[in-house]
Amino acid sequence: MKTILDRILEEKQKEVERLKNESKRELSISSTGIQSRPSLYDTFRQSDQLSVIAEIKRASPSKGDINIGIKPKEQAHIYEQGGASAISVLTDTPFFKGTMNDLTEVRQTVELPLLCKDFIIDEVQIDRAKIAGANVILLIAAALSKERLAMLFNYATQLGLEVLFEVHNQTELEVALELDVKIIGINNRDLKTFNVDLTTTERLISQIEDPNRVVISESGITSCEDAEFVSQAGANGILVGETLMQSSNVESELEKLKVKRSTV
Ligand SMILES: O=C(O)c1ccccc1NCC(=O)[C@H](O)[C@H](O)COP(=O)(O)O
Repeated sequence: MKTILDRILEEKQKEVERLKNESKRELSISSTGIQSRPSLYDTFRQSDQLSVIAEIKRASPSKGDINIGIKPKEQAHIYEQGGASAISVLTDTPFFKGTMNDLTEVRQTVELPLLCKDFIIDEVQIDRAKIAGANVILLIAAALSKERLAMLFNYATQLGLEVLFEVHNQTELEVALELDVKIIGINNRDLKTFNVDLTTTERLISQIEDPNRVVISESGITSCEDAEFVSQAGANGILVGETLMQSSNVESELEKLKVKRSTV
């Protein structure tokens, strides 16, 4: 049976074909110029608090509509005011109801490190993320072969982008370590069952020995206790979507999540 990731990747393949046709006509990456943005890696490494990547997430396969009417600029401004260390924008449309334009708007509003959260399978998506103003892209280990991940990782790095390399299990973590990525995201959500289990972070992080890597615990973080748990496990940061998108007081929610970092 097809998993949700299989279905998302099928749609991405079609999207990539469309983008490649558009690219021939209109996109010019060289026209974006070189801009220096704060580095997510440096920001997270230097902080003695658990850093928060606050996500703009209108909807999801697991939850359906979350906050459809969100205005990305306003939400990004609130995230920045509340002390988020970076912002993630879900740009996938068919499954998450986001757009690349959301990312462009957020970049016009904040100077924080900005993650293009999408299911990247081709260079053309990386070009578009950069043009829209992202300085970090996501690569999902479960989505591609090791060879293809290495190619996209090198391509993004050469464009001056940082890569959040997402893993769900031991095998994927080994790929991350082989590619020597600097920023590892451990996703607590099982993409087959949608179950969230924060011990995924605890289990995998114990195998990351190099203290120079930045580790981000992703998904299912809803409370100060959850933040404490992954901080104790050794995470530098957390990626939080739904909890912030549904909060009536985002700033106080963020404050609760920015717990002191544990030095494991
Ligand atoms: O959120 C989903 O349902 C989902 C399903 C399939 C693939 C990816 C999915 N989410 C992307 C993410 O990684 C999360 O948006 C992110 O980690 C924040 O999670 P949360 O705080 O639980 O909203």
